[in-house]
Amino acid sequence: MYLCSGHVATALLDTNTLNNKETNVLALKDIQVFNQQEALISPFSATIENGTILAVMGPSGIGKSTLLAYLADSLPAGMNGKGEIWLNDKPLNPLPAEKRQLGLLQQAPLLFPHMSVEENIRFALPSNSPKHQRRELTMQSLASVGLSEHANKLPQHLSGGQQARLALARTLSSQPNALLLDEPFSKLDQSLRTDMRKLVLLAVKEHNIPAILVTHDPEDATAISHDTCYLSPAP
Ligand SMILES: Nc1ncnc2c1ncn2[C@@H]1O[C@H](COP(=O)(O)OP(=O)(O)OP(=O)(O)O)[C@@H](O)[C@H]1O
Repeated sequence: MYLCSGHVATALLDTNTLNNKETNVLALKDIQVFNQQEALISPFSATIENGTILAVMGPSGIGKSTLLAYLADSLPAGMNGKGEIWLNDKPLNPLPAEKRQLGLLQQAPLLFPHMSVEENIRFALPSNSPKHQRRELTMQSLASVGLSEHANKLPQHLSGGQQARLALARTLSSQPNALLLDEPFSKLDQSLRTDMRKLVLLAVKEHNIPAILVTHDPEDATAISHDTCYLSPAP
């Protein structure tokens, strides 16, 4: 079994840790993912504390996106996963995607093209957020990513960098328990990439949630992650 190195993994994964009600972590134990035929990665375990980012790296096709989909309970048909997923003191495995509430942000921002920037955010707010606060929450969210002036535009009228920021804001608006970031910077040029890294790190700290960042770029890992897991292929 592979254990991530570094301080994020120090409080690791014995039964006491997993059952400790004071522990604020996303804990992964013996996680493995499979395609239709075979295991893709060797089992690995990691803990990610609130407000910190674990970078996950590995060769193309090893199963990084599949890993995030397994955690979010959104695996494509025929793909599979196993291993324990704990959030604080709660096992997530029995819960469906909507109850896990893990914010999955993918490489190509998934935005509703027919909705304005503001509506894209508003739509993502939790259904129980009070009606009278919805506009304020939406505008706060847009301000946090510098998009206040673009509230009425359609996403297609935003630049690539602005679309990436909107997608981040939308994911955060759903008040996720953790962030799962699948190469969110890969389509951005160097200066936009630097800005987005800062925004992601700030968001993770402000929302005080754990995050997993799948990336090919070692600079992403060194710039904002607190630990790095290198996935290895299943033997
Ligand atoms: N929807 C799908 N249907 C069938 N097989 C899939 C599907 N998605 C991924 N796979 C297979 O699962 C394996 C892992 O794919 P995955 O996208 O998770 O790798 P990755 O490490 O994220 O790759 P990359 O770094 O290139 O994005 C690959 O062999 C791929 O062919």
